[in-house]
Amino acid sequence: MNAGARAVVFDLDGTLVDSVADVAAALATVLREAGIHPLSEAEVRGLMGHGAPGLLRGALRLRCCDSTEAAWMTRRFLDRYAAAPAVRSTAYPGAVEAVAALAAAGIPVGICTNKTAWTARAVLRALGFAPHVGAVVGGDSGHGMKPDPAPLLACIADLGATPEDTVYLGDHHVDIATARAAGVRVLAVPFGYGDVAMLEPDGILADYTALPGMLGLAEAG
Ligand SMILES: O=C(O)COP(=O)(O)O
Ligand SMILES: [Mg+2]
Repeated sequence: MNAGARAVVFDLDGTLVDSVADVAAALATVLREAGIHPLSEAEVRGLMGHGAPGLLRGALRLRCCDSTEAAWMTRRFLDRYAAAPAVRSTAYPGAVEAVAALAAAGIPVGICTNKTAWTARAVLRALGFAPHVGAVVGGDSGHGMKPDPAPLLACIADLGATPEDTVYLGDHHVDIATARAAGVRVLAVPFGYGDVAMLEPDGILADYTALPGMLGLAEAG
């Protein structure tokens, strides 16, 4: 896909960062406090992508608990996760280098995530992305959550770009739906938490060394 992108927006969890270990740890604390058996990391992986409310609703459903407790447990999860957002989280191979190369080439880089913006920024700082990122829109930034296209469109606007000249990268069907609704070209990564075989992106990015070529930047030199 030779997109000739003028701006690139990334999803965070499952796309730039493997964060399931820290998410699962914060969730386990909250579930134990409520006397509920924690989830395995594999179970948590299946619940990633929908933000903290979706995570807690899914966890309670898996444990056959009613979701009336989900609201306070979600707030408790957000507090616990914000306290330790990047203990075992790691950047995917080549991700930091790819983001830094885009920024060095003058391509504005944004983050559009269903994580809260504060915690997303903490993860970006901890893993070395922050100096290269021009805009961060989280699920609590006032534009709603993906798959609503509004947070992605807001991130693109914050970068001074347009949907037509932007490429979005994600790992989940939520990301594909968001990009389609926003009229933005989308690449899927196969190493995150979604099932890429079920998605219909404009392209699949096997690893981050292929990103300049897929964005039509390699020729730019
Ligand atoms: O908060 C989540 O569930 C995952 O967030 P994401 O949008 O960065 O994948
Ligand atoms: Mg994701």
